[in-house]
Amino acid sequence: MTSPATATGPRSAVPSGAGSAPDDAALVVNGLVKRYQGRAVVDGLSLTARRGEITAVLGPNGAGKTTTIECCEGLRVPDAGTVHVLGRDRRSGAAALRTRVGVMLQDGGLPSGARALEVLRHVAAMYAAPRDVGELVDRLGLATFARTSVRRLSGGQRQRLALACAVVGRPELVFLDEPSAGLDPQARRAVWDLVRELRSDGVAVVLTTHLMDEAESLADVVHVVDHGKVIASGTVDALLVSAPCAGTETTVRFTAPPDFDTAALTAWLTAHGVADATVTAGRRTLEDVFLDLTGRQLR
Ligand SMILES: Nc1ncnc2c1ncn2[C@@H]1O[C@H](COP(=O)(O)OP(=O)(O)OP(=O)(O)O)[C@@H](O)[C@H]1O
Repeated sequence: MTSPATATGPRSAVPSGAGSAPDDAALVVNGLVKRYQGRAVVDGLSLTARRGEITAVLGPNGAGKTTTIECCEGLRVPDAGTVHVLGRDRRSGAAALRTRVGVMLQDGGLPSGARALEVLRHVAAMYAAPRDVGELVDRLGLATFARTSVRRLSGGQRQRLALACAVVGRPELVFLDEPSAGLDPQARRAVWDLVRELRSDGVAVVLTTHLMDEAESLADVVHVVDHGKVIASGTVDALLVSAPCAGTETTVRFTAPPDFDTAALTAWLTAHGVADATVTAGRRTLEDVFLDLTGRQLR
């Protein structure tokens, strides 16, 4: 088992146990256990998520991420351990937490017969001070399918609607289960912008993802889960430094001016003891090309 990564600084690795929960903790999970047919799929898992931070839960298929998140959302009853949400016990405080926590489920969880905009308006009406529905429609590109029934939405359209429903009530803590899975690059960027804005507004965002670039771009703190346990926690930087390293190759990307002298850089690297230095200029990512070709408009 890998030791949790440790680092210092405001967005450093956090202790995972409830006993050492920080004052601004929005979610504290301690010793969580969930069994199916006698098998512990969550096996003594502990983690913390703070207000004003994006916390990513990563792990291979079947690691226990969704089960953990569903216990935190109150959708599953743990067999052991504790879950505290916004300072309240998840189970006894469920009624008080209903309007303070936003949830985006992996399968959407939306009524299939209703039209997209009706669903969002209906959810917004459940809150005393919801976000502006029109603004959410614009920024998540929902207008083109506003009158389409949920059952006829594409996977990506349903994802965006589910995200809008999760945040329309101005939650203090929001759970996003694979928020950009299956989204095109334009929609993914819109989702990322919204998630970052939630963080700046002081919301605690807890997300699961299989997209490592998503975790690297968004997460302040990462918890890596395997076999129902957290096997490493920390900032992306702390994990990159502390995690076991299989190789020594390092890639550095930067935007250079048109007349940049790559030969001089190669010579400098060689002079500083870097063997086999390769400097490749002008390479863009496939995503850059895709966005240039297809535009940045949501559709
Ligand atoms: N209702 C259930 N009954 C029995 N087993 C279940 C049930 N729900 C989940 N499991 C099992 O629990 C384990 C963990 O599942 P979970 O969905 O939490 O994993 P995950 O980390 O979210 O995986 P993925 O990345 O594939 O979404 C899996 O082996 C799964 O088959």
